[in-house]
Amino acid sequence: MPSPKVKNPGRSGGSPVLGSSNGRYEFLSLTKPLNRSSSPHLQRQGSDPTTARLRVSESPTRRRGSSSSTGSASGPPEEDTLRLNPSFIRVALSSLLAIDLWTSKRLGVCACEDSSWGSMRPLMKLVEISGHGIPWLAGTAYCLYKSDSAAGQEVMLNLLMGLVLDLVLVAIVKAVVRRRRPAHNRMDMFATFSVDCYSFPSGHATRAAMCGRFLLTHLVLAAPLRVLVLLWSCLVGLSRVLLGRHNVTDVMFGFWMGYCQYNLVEMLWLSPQTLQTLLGQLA
Ligand SMILES: CC(C)=CCC/C(C)=C/COP(=O)(O)OP(=O)(O)O
Repeated sequence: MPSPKVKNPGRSGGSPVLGSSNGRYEFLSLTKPLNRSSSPHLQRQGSDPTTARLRVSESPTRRRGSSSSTGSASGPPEEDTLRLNPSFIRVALSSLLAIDLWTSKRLGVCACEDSSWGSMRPLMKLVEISGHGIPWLAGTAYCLYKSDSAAGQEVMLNLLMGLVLDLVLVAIVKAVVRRRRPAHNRMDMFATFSVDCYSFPSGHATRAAMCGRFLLTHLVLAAPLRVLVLLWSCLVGLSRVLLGRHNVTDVMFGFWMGYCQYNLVEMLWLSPQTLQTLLGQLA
């Protein structure tokens, strides 16, 4: 890990040297390999070291061309300041990822039978099945087939469309991000396909959020049932982490994505007339 080096006040850049009275510092880049010919040096600016701005001095070739930029109060050129941000963002993201992995590992208490909450695993696997795509697709198609009212058919048809949309969008994001499932997960899931080996986002979480919103909006439910729907959605998401299927961030993003997916279902809402027109055109 490169360490900060004290820089001689009179120097306008160049390789860092030891010893200084007013505390100007030169930092080697935290994210780039040490390459003296091209790597920019970070040079601490400002009269008061505690409030100094980080300034990127330039490589030797650029310093000759613009000596005023090495010590000017106007601050570093735009592209130099942008180079500082990625290292800070990278450190922040790495820290968040480490917290995510650590928390998820600690919460994976039902990951296998001999985990601390191993006895709860069968119940969590039932919750997992209740949030799986196949039971929801089959159940919705059955209700659509058995429905004898236009309103019921309209609601079930749009729920079916939403479930298909959810699978496609989650499959795309999983295939793009390709984040592996947690190491402590046992791949004994109910009916998995292709991109399902990936962890981000949690399809159960997207489905729980989208279907939860859908049921609360389009079904007339008594207050206790509405609370039950909300609890089910939260429990499905929680079960993903308890079973070790996902990290916390997979589920949190899944809830957000499922919440937004419902807005898309509302935007693409298929009325019976639209469907009859579409079927008429196909016939
Ligand atoms: C080609 C297609 C459409 C494949 C379907 C696989 C898929 C996207 C499953 C959704 O995840 P999930 O429902 O298994 O949930 P989780 O990610 O929480 O395991």
